[in-house]
Amino acid sequence: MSTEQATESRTKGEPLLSVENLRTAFYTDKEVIRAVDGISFDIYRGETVGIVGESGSGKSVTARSIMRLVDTPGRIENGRIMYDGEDLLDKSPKQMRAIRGGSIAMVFQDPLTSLNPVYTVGNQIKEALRLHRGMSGSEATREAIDLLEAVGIPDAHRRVREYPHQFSGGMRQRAVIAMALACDPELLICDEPTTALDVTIQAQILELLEELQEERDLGIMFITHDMGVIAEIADRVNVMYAGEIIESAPVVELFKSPKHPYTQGLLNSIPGQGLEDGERLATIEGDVPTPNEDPNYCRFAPRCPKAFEECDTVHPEPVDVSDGSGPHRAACLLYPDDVSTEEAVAVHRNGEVRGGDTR
Ligand SMILES: Nc1ncnc2c1ncn2[C@@H]1O[C@H](COP(=O)(O)OP(=O)(O)OP(=O)(O)O)[C@@H](O)[C@H]1O
Ligand code: NI
Repeated sequence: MSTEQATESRTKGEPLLSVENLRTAFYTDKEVIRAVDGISFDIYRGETVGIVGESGSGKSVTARSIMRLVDTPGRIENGRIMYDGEDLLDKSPKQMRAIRGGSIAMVFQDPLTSLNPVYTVGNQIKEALRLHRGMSGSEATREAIDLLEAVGIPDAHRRVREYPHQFSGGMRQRAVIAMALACDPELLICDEPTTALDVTIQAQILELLEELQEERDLGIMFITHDMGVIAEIADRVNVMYAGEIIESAPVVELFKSPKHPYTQGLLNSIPGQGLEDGERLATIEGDVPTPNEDPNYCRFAPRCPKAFEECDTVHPEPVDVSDGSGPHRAACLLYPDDVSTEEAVAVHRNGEVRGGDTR
């Protein structure tokens, strides 16, 4: 998508959203699941920040934490979620309701969770317009039609009166995006919005999101398990594993020079280039562990082809691994790699993390 230069000029000034050391845990009868375990990242206006990782890595809990939609037995335990200069964790439930679907909108994998089957698509968009922008009557109807057109739904005059079941999967997701836009959001949180769609429709929706972003200077947080989708849509990427961000970098840098063995494994399992039909992809053996204890070790070590003894006893902290083209950090005992492994391990053990840029 955008050039690195554009990304750089965008990331000047204040971030729109700044997540700082966020921790969310689920207190089950059996264990405490540290689903989000001390993560930090920023989103600037006009940029798309990808969150990528396998199933169970904590992507959705991150999104739900930002929206303050964590259900019991989950609790946000620590951190700050700075939005427009204020901590969302200090907001009252009423204030949060106004923000949700207002200046922060969400799009989920299944459009039917956002659409009510008993109302027409138009009425649902009009309800959002009434609640968040005080519009009603023919003004709202006109705006609803405009929004359906803006998201590329043909014959919007007619379709505004139809019900969700009369829409195809791709058109439904477009309608959900129209509903999200009805509130004129600054930040769009997308949790696997294209996972259920076939590849052609998926590409169209990604393209639509990019167009809308450009027109409206939207900040987008885009969650996916698919590195191919990340390559298409993200400006910067945070790779999550078992509740932690283990690598973050501008997208070009991440693909060109992945540092964490987990990221390298994810990139090796992208379908496409060089593979014959039916040839098996290199996937990482095993599953993401449930993060149910304090990480005084590397949670990826059991699956890591490069793991060594200390990985079981030292927790890797994010360190600067950039080669000069934008902030790039990885949480792995192999880094920094310009010193001996022993010295690198000492950096993590002592928590003396290098690199001034904490982004
Ligand atoms: N309501 C809950 N109660 C207990 N544990 C939960 C709950 N919701 C999520 N978790 C746990 O939190 C961890 C992170 O889950 P999350 O849904 O964020 O993963 P994800 O990265 O979004 O995965 P996927 O790609 O499958 O959507 C998992 O270990 C999950 O089991
Ligand atoms: Ni999820």
